[in-house]
Amino acid sequence: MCKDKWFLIVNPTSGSFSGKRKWKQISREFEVQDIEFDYEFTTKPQHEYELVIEALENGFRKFVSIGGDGTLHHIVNGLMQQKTVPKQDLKVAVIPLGTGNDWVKTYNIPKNIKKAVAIIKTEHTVLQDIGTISLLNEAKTVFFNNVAGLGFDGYVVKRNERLKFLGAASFLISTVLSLASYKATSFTIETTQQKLTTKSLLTIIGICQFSGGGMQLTKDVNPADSFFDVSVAKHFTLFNLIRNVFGLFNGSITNHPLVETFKTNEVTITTSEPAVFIQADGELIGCGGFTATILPKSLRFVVP
Ligand SMILES: Nc1ncnc2c1ncn2[C@@H]1O[C@H](COP(=O)(O)OP(=O)(O)OP(=O)(O)O)[C@@H](O)[C@H]1O
Repeated sequence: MCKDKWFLIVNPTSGSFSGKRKWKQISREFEVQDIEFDYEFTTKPQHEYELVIEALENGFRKFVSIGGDGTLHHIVNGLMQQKTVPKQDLKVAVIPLGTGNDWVKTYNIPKNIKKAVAIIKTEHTVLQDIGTISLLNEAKTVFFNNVAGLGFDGYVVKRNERLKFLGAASFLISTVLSLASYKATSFTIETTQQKLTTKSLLTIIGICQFSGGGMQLTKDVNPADSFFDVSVAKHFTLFNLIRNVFGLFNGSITNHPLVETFKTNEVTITTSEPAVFIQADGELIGCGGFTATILPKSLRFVVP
């Protein structure tokens, strides 16, 4: 019965091709730990989505994302967009092989393959909130499971596409390089509670705790509290940011006077310029404004 078997989606290109290099070791570990599985390699960007839909049609309900945050993002989108299988029947596990691997940091899922597979064997799960983003200037809705952002954040993701071969440090390098050329624009950020118009370097909408290769840009994170953790970084200069670089990684940046934080279950952001990049889970999803809505406790993830 496919229902009890895990379906492994392997992105061979993730983590500078560690997906390809480590596949033998991973499949052997599943066999050693006596876990039944089937698998498929992705052959193109966003192929994860199609593989999920196909596997669901074939009866699979338990998925393992073998790759980075982008691989998981597209698997989550496949599972959330489809309407035939109830979400409560689904389970998602991760073997982190990406560059940033930010989602797994919230749950302490290890990179060690033996340990990561042992966690899958336990099938211990938590229900996590999922976010949706509906773009304002095109008919597109995207789901996300970790952190989304608008402005400088999206610009860094765009720039980082060419620097990922540098590994985890690439995000920090892209951040510093991007600061020299990025111009902050004006955002209007509207919730049911407030409306704020400000020049913003970036605005982050988080469900989990880490983004940008280990940065902690949101406050009081709880992935299942039915709220986004929003951080609006106002007009930071290059000097400001360099002075606070440790705060990006230990989370203290959220206490900086130029950062406004709040929780909300829905937010609409419009931008003064149309060409402001939006990223979700480290994937570029479009430009301009959007409405983000939280879907409380929507997907079950396997965690330690
Ligand atoms: N066979 C493939 N060829 C090219 N791109 C692929 C392939 N399979 C998947 N992708 C795309 O690669 C992108 C990056 O994948 P992923 O984010 O998992 O790896 P990463 O960038 O190394 O890790 P992280 O996001 O954690 O830094 C995703 O958009 C995914 O859809």
